[in-house]
Amino acid sequence: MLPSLAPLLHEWLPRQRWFAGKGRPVTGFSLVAATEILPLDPAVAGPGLLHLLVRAHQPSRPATSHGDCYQLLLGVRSSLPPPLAAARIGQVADGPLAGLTLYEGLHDPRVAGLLLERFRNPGSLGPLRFERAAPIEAGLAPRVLDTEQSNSSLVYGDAYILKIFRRVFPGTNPDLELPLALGREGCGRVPSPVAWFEAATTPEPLTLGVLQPFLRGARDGWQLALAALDAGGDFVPEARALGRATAEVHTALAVALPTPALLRSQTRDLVTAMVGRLEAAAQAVPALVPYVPGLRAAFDAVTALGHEGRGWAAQRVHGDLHLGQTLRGEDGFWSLIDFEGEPSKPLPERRGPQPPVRDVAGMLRSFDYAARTHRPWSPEWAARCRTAYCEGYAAASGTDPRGEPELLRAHETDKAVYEVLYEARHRPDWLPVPMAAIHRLATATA
Ligand SMILES: Nc1ncnc2c1ncn2[C@@H]1O[C@H](COP(=O)(O)OP(=O)(O)O)[C@@H](O)[C@H]1O
Ligand SMILES: O=P(O)(O)O[C@H]1O[C@H](CO)[C@@H](O[C@H]2O[C@H](CO)[C@@H](O)[C@H](O)[C@H]2O)[C@H](O)[C@H]1O
Repeated sequence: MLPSLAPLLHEWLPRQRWFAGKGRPVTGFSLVAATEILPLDPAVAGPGLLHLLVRAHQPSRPATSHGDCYQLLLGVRSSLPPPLAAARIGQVADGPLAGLTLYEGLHDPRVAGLLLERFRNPGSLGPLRFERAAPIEAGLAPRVLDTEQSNSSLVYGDAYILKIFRRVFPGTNPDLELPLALGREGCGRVPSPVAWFEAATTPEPLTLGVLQPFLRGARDGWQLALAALDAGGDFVPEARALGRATAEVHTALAVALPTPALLRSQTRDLVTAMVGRLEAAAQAVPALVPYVPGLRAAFDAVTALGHEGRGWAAQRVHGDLHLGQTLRGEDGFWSLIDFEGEPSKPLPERRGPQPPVRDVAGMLRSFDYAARTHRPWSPEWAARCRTAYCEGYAAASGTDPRGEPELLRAHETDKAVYEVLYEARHRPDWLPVPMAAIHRLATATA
């Protein structure tokens, strides 16, 4: 069946927000798995639903010789009703679906409703395995979340949110693994998965989607920080509360999952990886080149300490924490979401234990981002938030992240380097934001 769909996918897939291989040609597709979740019955006017895992071949991509694997939920109908016109992918020219219209299934309420029913009645369907941790309400109206995101999400009646992972990897996705572990630990800072589904591929299953409680009326920390800046208002109490929330999540993760101290050789590996990322980023973004020696000094400072025999505490962390990954409920309670880690890193790396200061560094960068994107620029606003966040973290965990300044600076530097690459690839207009931090970090003394 795939050959007959390939011409349509060639056109459609690279244009999707979640397609990770932008800018490099797709030379072909191979099928990883295909499941008819809902067989098309021409006698009934309703849709068919085809679940596909396809590998997109992009030979110019050196890191992934086999190409990235994407999850597609394709609706099939003989004709599309007007509300689904925007979801149209195209008409199939040949093969078993010849003449039928292919469309993005998640936009079809009947398809979305069917998925919820699958979660309500878990079990296997071909290679797909649906699991449920709690009872689920029936008949909730679905809507596609209308936001910039790396995956696709559906909200059901403001009760649940279903995240469909788009680029999928062998192994349990940390966005399922960590919220489940935190739920078991009784940590209320992270919405606990209600249901999920995976593909039973070998040697490891692929996590495909997670259903969680929807935090109705919640606003994310990025919007709130910008609103505070617009109003000339303070964000210090919120930053302190965010520090507390992060510390509580770290404490629970440290109880739930292993906490190996990094050996000296592992500290060296960690620093070597940071240096490698810096060099790769400088090749891709020439504006970084003059700063490389100054930035390297931040990494070398950690290696020097390692040689004196200090081993760093490590544990599972969020991995890509920033203001946009925090939600404040109507009652003022902060939650953390999206534990996938940095999407560009290989899954085994994202699932490895890391110093918790990695997340702290991410949030410190985020206060800087908010202050920098706002006019007039307010460095004092960011500095106050950064201090309050560390104070909140220290009060809740007993460990002040500023107590190991070399490690904090190295992680902040690593994050700023990541951001330079991220912005160069995705939002070139934003590049000056991390570049300003690069300038500061390269010229600061530890
Ligand atoms: N449990 C939740 N309750 C309310 N809104 C949520 C919840 N989880 C995610 N969201 C919203 O969905 C958006 C996308 O979720 P996220 O997990 O960050 O997806 P992605 O990994 O695709 O970027 C978030 O920015 C947030 O606004
Ligand atoms: O939320 P994602 O997992 O998709 O994270 C990626 O995109 C983020 C931007 O949406 C990016 O975050 C950077 O910009 C934010 C403001 O938009 C800022 O708050 C963050 O501090 C900054 O890193 C993130 O790095 C990237 O992985």
